[in-house]
Amino acid sequence: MNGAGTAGTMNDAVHVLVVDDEEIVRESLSGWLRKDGYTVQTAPDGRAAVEALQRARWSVVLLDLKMPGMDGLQVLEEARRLRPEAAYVLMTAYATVDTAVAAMKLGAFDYLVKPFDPEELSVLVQRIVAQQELLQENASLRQALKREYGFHDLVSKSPAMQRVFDLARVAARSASTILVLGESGSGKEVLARAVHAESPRAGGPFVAISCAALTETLLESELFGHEKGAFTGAVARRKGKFEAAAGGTLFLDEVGDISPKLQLDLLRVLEERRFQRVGGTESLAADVRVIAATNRDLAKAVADGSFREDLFYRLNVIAVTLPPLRERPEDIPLLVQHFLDRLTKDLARRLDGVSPEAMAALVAHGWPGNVRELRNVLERGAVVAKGNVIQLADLGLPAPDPARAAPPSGDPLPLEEVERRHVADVLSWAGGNVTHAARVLGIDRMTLYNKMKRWGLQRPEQEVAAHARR
Ligand SMILES: Nc1ncnc2c1ncn2[C@@H]1O[C@H](COP(=O)(O)OP(=O)(O)OP(=O)(O)O)[C@@H](O)[C@H]1O
Repeated sequence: MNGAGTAGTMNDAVHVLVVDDEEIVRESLSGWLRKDGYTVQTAPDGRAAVEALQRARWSVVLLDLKMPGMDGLQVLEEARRLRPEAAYVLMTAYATVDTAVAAMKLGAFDYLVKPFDPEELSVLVQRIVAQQELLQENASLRQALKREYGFHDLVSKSPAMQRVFDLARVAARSASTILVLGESGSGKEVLARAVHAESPRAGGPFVAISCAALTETLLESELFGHEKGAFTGAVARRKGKFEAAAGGTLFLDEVGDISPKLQLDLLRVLEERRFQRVGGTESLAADVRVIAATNRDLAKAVADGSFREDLFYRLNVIAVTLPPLRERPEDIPLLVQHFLDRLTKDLARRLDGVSPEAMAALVAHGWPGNVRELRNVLERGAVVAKGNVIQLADLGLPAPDPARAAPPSGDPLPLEEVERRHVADVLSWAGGNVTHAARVLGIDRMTLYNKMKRWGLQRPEQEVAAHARR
């Protein structure tokens, strides 16, 4: 017998379950395995085996095929459901090809033909333990990678993002207001959540509100709450987000879009740390740390007079800028791995990765919808892929823009023009379906409609109608 075990393994940490209806077999197998240093227990039938599997984790399960009551294959089926991580070895005196095939189909690691000798068993168990060690190493390596390149739910290895994480960690410890800048889908909200989780307020609530989605009156009442009868429809007193976030963090998304009146209200709360509900007179304490975000160029908005300068300075105590995904292509393979891990769990299906062509296309893509667009494209790929590897066609990426693919000639394009062309490509690829196109671009439908209006982009049927009118 070989008592050495595999390098790095303490054999007594390897738990083996021997299931056989013959006592003599149970005794001799346990004896051999204990000599190799493994921790062994036995079960005389299928039912006892299932109980043992429910009770504890096992590295290796040796399972007799022919047993009265539940036979080995039935136990195997149940056992794989209970403990998919264990390695199962079927023992059979009737080694037909059929049995072996059935065992392997049910997920057995291997099978042994009775009678077998101690050496055969020893070598097989060693092989199993070595493989399990390797899998474990891979998993902890992946964890370590995530720790090294991650900041809560954000992953990135780009130096610019690492600087963002460092700044965010420091900012989290202070009570200062933070302004998070970055294009849509670049991770502003996840960053705000991470800052909250690292801050002394982590035990309090994280409350997010998108300032762009609401009218001025609605937003005012959402933020500050209202008293009963404050306006038509205010049938009861309602708390606003400033109250809901008390003791925690209030995330004001799209802060660049708020009206001049609300800009003034917000400035007051930030200065005085107090506010009143709409229609109320009571002065309430604003016990919140504000993190504001926008994808607009606020400095420009200040310059053109659409955003108050004093509020800009109040918000901009610490500014964190998330670089767009196209400026950090080195993050794409890491993000692909990250999202595929998540999709494997969410969709409960095996995904081994993306094909080399698909990865090349993902890295070359312009990502105007940033990380959200990447996530959506991968989700689509995972859903439509036939095998375990996502192929280029599964991603449904729009064909590359010939203007972009061509070697640079003439003047380089302004960013807005690149975005306009990409949006037009996606719209035509989606057959004019705005919902679908918006999903792939990682932006909401209203944003897409606004862009279409701004650039005079039309859906195919509108084009046809416009043509017919001409
Ligand atoms: N670095 C990252 N690592 C992992 N996931 C990320 C990363 N950046 C963004 N995401 C994911 O991308 C999606 C979009 O992120 P998020 O909502 O934070 O973007 P945003 O900048 O706030 O967008 P918007 O301006 O449209 O509100 C989320 O699902 C988020 O989890």
